Amino acid sequence: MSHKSAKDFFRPLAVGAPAPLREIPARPSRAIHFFDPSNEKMAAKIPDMVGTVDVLLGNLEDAVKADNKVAAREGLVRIAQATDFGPTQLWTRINSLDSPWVLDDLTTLVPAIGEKLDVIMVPKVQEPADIHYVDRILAQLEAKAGITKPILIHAILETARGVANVEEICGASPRMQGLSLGPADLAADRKMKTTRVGGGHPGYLVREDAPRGEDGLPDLDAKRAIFQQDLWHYTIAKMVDACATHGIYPYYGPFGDIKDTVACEDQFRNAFLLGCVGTWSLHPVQIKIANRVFSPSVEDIAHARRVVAAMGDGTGAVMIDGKMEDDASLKQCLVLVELAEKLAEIDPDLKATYDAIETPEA
Ligand SMILES: CCC(=O)SCCNC(=O)CCNC(=O)[C@H](O)C(C)(C)COP(=O)(O)OP(=O)(O)OC[C@H]1O[C@@H](n2cnc3c(N)ncnc32)[C@H](O)[C@@H]1OP(=O)(O)O
Ligand SMILES: O=CC(=O)O
Ligand SMILES: [Mg+2]
Repeated sequence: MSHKSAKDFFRPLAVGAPAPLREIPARPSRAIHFFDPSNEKMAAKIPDMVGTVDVLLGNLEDAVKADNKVAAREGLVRIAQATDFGPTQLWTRINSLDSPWVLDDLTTLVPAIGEKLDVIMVPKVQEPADIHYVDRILAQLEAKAGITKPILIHAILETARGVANVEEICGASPRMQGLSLGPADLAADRKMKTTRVGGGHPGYLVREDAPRGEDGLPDLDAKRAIFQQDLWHYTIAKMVDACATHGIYPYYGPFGDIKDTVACEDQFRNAFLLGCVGTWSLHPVQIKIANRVFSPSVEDIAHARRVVAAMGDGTGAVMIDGKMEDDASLKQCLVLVELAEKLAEIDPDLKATYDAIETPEA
């Protein structure tokens, strides 16, 4: 198998295409808000959502009816051309690479709105070759249209083969911005016996041990606590490691039980704690949840700043509130402090909240 040399990796794949980025910018993307550009009611709301959400994503794939694929593509072009997105990123999710629509998605969107599109989300990515295909065609289209900044690629991890190849997918192109978990398609592809869009399942549980009777046998009538488990723990952890290895960003995906805002928040928080930087929002109600969960809490920032102040040059060990802190816990605190600083740059309410936290002298 032949490999590109390291220096070729950062050369454009078409003459005249913009030079690939060497670092993927850490732009806030707590919520990637999905809308169907062929749905007039939804589309009408998009201009007013600018500035209230980190990413607006015009979805062309699943959830858009086959008869509306062209209307969705054209609707996205119209919205993008008419809207000033300010600090909000514009992404799209194109149709899958084996669909009859994807080629027209790419050849329409890049010339028409390529300068405004930050990221293209590619569904059902199976292997690095899928990324290579999109990488090359984007370079050709960017060169032809005179696009000045490279459009980035985000892959959805939603097939068993994609999960098996996740590290190679992350490293397949300097355009790779990140990965999202696609729990609905992944469950189907793996033949999991669920019927949901993300979240847990009451049947996937651990049960407390049964008390034993004098005969030493388990008392099957005793009331025992059960703990529902996270179906997605393994895949999210694997995705986070692959993304961190390649300097790109991991995201949770869809949570379909729109009305269960509590369980949605739990699922998002699990992903945040494991290392994800954001999630999808399918309905306006999920934007607030995502913004809250994927922004470090006041308590975390207050604690993190105390550790930073107490650790001086960053080496050695100190005690704070009965706990040992050292170089490694300082690094964790810095992850939170740096994230808070990035978010404060684009979110004035959050900036005011973080500014109000009493910070000890360093
Ligand atoms: C499963 C794997 C995947 O691929 S997930 C990603 C693909 N799915 C999607 O993108 C779904 C996007 N969301 C939706 O289609 C809708 O939110 C669904 C879930 C169908 C609910 O819609 P609906 O029953 O109209 O909700 P609602 O009555 O509470 O809506 C209130 C008003 O808000 C609007 N709204 C709804 N969703 C969005 C949205 N995503 N972006 C912008 N606006 C949205 C509705 O149109 C409705 O507007 P109005 O008050 O009637 O003017
Ligand atoms: O596209 C997302 C999924 O869960 O499938
Ligand atoms: Mg899917």
